[in-house]
Amino acid sequence: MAHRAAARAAQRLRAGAVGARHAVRRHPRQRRARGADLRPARARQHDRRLHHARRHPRDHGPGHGHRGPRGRGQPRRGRPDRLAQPEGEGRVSETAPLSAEPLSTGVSTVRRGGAVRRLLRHPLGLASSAVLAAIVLGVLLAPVLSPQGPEVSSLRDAFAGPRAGHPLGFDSAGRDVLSRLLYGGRNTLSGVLLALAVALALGVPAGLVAGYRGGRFDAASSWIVNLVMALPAMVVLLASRAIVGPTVWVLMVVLGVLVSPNFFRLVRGIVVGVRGELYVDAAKVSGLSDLRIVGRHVLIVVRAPIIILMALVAGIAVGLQAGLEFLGIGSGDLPTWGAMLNEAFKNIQRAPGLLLWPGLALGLTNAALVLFAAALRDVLEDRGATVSPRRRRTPVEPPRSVAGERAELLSVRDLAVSYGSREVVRGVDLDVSAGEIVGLVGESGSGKSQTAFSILGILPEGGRVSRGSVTVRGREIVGLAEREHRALRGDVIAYVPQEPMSNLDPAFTIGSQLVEPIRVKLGLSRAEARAKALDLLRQVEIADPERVFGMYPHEISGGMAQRVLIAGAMSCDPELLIADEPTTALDVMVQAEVLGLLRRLQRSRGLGVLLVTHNLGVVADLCDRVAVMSEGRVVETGPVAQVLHEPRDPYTRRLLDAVLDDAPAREPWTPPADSPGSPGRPDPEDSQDPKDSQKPKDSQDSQEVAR
Ligand SMILES: Nc1ncnc2c1ncn2[C@@H]1O[C@H](COP(=O)(O)OP(=O)(O)OP(=O)(O)O)[C@@H](O)[C@H]1O
Repeated sequence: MAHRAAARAAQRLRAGAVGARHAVRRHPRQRRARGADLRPARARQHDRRLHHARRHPRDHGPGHGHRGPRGRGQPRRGRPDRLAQPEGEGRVSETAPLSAEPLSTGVSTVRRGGAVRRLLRHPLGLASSAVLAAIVLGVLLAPVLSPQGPEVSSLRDAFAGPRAGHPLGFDSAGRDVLSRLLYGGRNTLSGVLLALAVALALGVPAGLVAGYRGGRFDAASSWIVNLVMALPAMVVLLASRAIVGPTVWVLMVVLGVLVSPNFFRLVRGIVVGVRGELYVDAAKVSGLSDLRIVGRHVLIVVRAPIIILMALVAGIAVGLQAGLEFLGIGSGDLPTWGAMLNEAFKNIQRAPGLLLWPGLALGLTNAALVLFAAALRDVLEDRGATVSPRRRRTPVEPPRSVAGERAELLSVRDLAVSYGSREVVRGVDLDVSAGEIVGLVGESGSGKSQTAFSILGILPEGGRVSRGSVTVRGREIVGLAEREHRALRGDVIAYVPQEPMSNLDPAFTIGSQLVEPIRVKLGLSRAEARAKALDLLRQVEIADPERVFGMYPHEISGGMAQRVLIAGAMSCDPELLIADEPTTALDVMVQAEVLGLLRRLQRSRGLGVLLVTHNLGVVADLCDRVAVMSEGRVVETGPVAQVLHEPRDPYTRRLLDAVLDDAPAREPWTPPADSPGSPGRPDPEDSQDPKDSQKPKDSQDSQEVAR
């Protein structure tokens, strides 16, 4: 369950080591936007199911709920929830097709509450909202603010300058410029609203139905949309003016039709992504009508990107409308900003100042709309407007007790991790010495990953160490600045995550992903870093390092990806390795190989290892000591043999009862005599497919795990 956070954690770890380029490139949100969710299908489904169970506990039977604290319906903040609330982080965004702007990512991490507040805290959001509010207020109050009606003219005042009661002067027909500006804004903005209403009315429902239902409607509507998009907008507008006559309202309706495909495609793309989600299936199975499912589960996902697109389309509509009026294609008789520009342009020689006011109004409105859309996207994606970690930091309570002698390498005392007022880790004590492997076991949600993340200094957003002490090589690291934490990570503490594939950037070769952190952290030249990376690949027992070095993550297997990550973790010769369920995503044979590799590396390098796992078999196989966690506490700790054979805590006994039975152990696995990997018969794919090149290794480990 923690694999997404773990993936993020690993990203951050590498980002720390790798430097800005990868820190930016490897942001998970961006990777997802590139369609890089390479986790096993089961992991993704599990993730979705949990996510939905948490958000909509009532849509699931009791059996669907997630056991443990998170299963009781609490949202898990700080982790990127993918869908649903606008807080959902949309893998759906991968499919949302919007040509011009990456709006689809707006689905990402929108929070349900506080979006307006956060928008107002965003500098651009505040400035653009203020400008837009002033413009809207001005045009709404036009009858009050205008000195006279927009059409009242007095030829005596033609081209007259500003005077009392008429601060902007008069135009060529002796009409008050301020009045025309305010009333013109009314017409301009009403036209924009009309265009938006038409675009929304056509694009959104059609996109929803096409995306959700698919089939013929989808095919037909997509065909029509493609056709509309292929039409040259200006020609259509001119033709419609010729047919229907010079009225700005008709032009705005036509404009609405022309931009509706943008809404259609955006909504359809997102809905296509959402309709395959397990929670939609669950809602269908539970008997909800399509209308209700769309209203409850689908609309909520599309509303944020729609709002952003609306702001952008409004800006485009303002510009287009003004352009049409400026070219004389509009109504002519109606005061609009475009019509004012047209008229001012005709008299540019005599009174160039007349261009200023409508130009300013158009420029300001357009700029405010674009900036508003950008700020909105930032806010909905949680970028830019967040409070800096420095400001968020709160004092950490010292440990309540510091019992026993503390290990030199890693010592944790009375560690508490809180999200708001909720403690998810409560008073954990833990020690890892050099050359020792300590297992941290417990059921899902018991706090293992949060403990590991606190040691690494990479707690998810909203989480903080609220109490206790963590020392690494005798140095207190709770409360360290991020810069100091970063210096420790990689150099002293290394991390191996749960999901190897999600932690490799699909856009870069294995080699470049290894070389860059080595260069940044160790200051080696490119050639030296390459040599070191190849050596590391050899150390993690990759058969053909040169070949793997040039491969992309999708070309290697999960087991090999994990070896690559282990190689990366070893690159700066750390003293402490934190492995967070390093084999969970792998099949049983590869698990054994990876565990064997970890054991060999640990022995040869004298590493201290904190192995986070829920697998007692792995603990028995690998660890020297074990700490058992339940509900955020360590309930029992001691040498593996003692804890597994004579558990003292009832929870440990229950955990053991759940996995042990009296059935005899299976025979060790041996490959059939004629199988490809068996002695005497070379694997035909061995020479081509690196995914198989590790298989003959660690057969002893494979047998142990299989047993
Ligand atoms: N981002 C978060 N925001 C709020 N609470 C969180 C967050 N991440 C984790 N938690 C809470 O912390 C508790 C411990 O989570 P943690 O990921 O450490 O569990 P775990 O033992 O590692 O489980 P698993 O093996 O399933 O990953 C969970 O019950 C969860 O409610």
